[in-house]
Amino acid sequence: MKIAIASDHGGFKLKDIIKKHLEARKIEVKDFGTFSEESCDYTDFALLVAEAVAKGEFDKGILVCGTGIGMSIAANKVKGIRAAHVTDTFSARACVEHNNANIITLGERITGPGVAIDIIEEFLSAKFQGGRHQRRIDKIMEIENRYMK
Ligand SMILES: O=C(CO)[C@H](O)[C@H](O)[C@H](O)COP(=O)(O)O
Repeated sequence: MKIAIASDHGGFKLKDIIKKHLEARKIEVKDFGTFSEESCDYTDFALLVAEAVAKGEFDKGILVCGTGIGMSIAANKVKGIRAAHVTDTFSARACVEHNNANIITLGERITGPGVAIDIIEEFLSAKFQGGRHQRRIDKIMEIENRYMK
């Protein structure tokens, strides 16, 4: 499994914790930045990861900012991205099983490192259930095709 990860300054420390956890689990991870706590714009890093995931270069993406909200709003502007802003393990599993989320977004100022790692584990191990959920994803794609290039 190949994972793309990024953060802004507000998610820098949590991104590093998640990245180290993935590396310890021998999961391939590419860090798209940011690489310091200097103030930057979450949009730039959401775009890098969202484009890479949308192109199929990575299986899933992880984005961290202060709240996780800006990252999810920005990533969801890229066609083919289903980014879920998650603060609990139930949602982390459901966003894949039901929504086939390909990016998860977390807030360093919201979610502590222990819960964040549990969320990541749920997100990576969950499998899309298809069936009635595929019908709904197809309808999301119809909306994309109507409003996105
Ligand atoms: O949460 C975020 C965006 O949704 C960002 O990471 C920042 O925390 C937020 O925008 C606040 O920005 P600041 O420049 O750190 O005050």
